[in-house]
Amino acid sequence: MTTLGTPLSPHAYRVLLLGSGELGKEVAIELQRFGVEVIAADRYADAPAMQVAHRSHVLDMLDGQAVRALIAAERPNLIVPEIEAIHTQTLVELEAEFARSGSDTRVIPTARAARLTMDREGIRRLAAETLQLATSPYRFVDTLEDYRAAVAEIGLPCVVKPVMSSSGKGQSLVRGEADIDKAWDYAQTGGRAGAGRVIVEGFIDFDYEITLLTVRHAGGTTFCAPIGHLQRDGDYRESWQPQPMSPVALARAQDIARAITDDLGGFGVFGVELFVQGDEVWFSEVSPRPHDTGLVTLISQDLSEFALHARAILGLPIPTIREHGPAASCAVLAQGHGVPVFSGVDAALGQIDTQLRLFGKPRVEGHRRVAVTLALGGDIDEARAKAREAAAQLQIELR
Ligand SMILES: Nc1ncnc2c1ncn2[C@@H]1O[C@H](COP(=O)(O)OP(=O)(O)OP(=O)(O)O)[C@@H](O)[C@H]1O
Ligand SMILES: NCC(=O)N[C@@H]1O[C@H](COP(=O)([O-])[O-])[C@@H](O)[C@H]1O
Ligand SMILES: [Mg+2]
Repeated sequence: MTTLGTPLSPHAYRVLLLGSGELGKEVAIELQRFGVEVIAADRYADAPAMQVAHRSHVLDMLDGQAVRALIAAERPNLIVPEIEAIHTQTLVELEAEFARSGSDTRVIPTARAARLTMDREGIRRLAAETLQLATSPYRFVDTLEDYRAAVAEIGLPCVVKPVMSSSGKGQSLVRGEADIDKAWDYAQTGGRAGAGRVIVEGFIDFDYEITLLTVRHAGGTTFCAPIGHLQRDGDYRESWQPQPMSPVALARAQDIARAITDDLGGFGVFGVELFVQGDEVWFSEVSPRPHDTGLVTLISQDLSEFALHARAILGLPIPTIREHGPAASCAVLAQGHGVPVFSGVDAALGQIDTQLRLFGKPRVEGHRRVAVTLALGGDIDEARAKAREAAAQLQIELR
């Protein structure tokens, strides 16, 4: 049974978010609605979730000692990873210490899930080698020489990614010989945690790709309708729900999602990324937390993936999820240097069944996702067109 207290009192139920981006901001808002005391942490000040939390901390989350000191100081009931780039070995050690000392503090969904998914190698070997799920062919390499050999073995085209990265950072599609060494250099400089190990993946020529949001909660496992999405440079640009699928492909997708999330365990939302060609389904990767392509659920469902995450991690029931019909999201990226200032917001919201989230990210250096538009439509094409149109109405000046 879940007992919830009053924030900022000795009876507070405290949740520590490790990572405070746009996804954590929506989770924080949902937790606030249950009177949870929300503590937001990230590597920089004024991150989106910090702006809706009770308090915040700025630290290097890849520094194990810093993560340990923060958790000792805050003594949260739940530790909720929001990004991959965390010193997850420290979470594994802390989880064992909590169990030994009888503390009820938990890592969401589990410290092992956070550790395995922070690094592409952990989750890929679990999925392909232990659980025998279909994946692209792959090699892990540490040197340029081994990398060239791996590309030769896997064949072209192939996809090259740092083992620790997300949102396409450091990722390249290698089409021809001329791309090979460039992709290595980009993987060494573009990841979230500096140079290091790289995965070379065979290219899957899928018909479409989906995120299957899978919720592990006190009452069992619930799947959301599949979310289709469009990626550019390894980063999501548009998502829509429901993605039409053959019954066989959907059943296979759910089987894969259940196998991987049962193994990872714990409570919460998982974003299971899958490639589909006809009735064939390949596992790509999984986020043990809400997924960026799942932003569409802010408009498509009565309980968004963020509301579902809040309920699941608090041990609350999820008797059903109501769907509002064809829906889409369109990511808004800013390019340049400075503080974003938005105009055209009124035009963006002029159509019926259209919504907008401005994330409040304090600065842009290079390019950064700063907002998302959301729309409902008579069908998927109409919903996508409305979301794209709303995004096109927004003008972003960087001051
Ligand atoms: N082996 C592959 N074959 C075909 N396409 C691929 C392959 N690997 C990645 N992609 C494409 O690149 C996209 C991003 O890849 P991936 O999800 O591994 O990167 P990521 O950096 O973890 O992204 P995110 O953090 O946004 O999920 C995929 O959604 C897919 O469109
Ligand atoms: N694909 C993962 C993803 O979308 N993660 C989301 O982006 C934030 C980082 O954004 P930033 O790079 O702009 O700081 C993360 O904190 C999370 O909310
Ligand atoms: Mg991905």
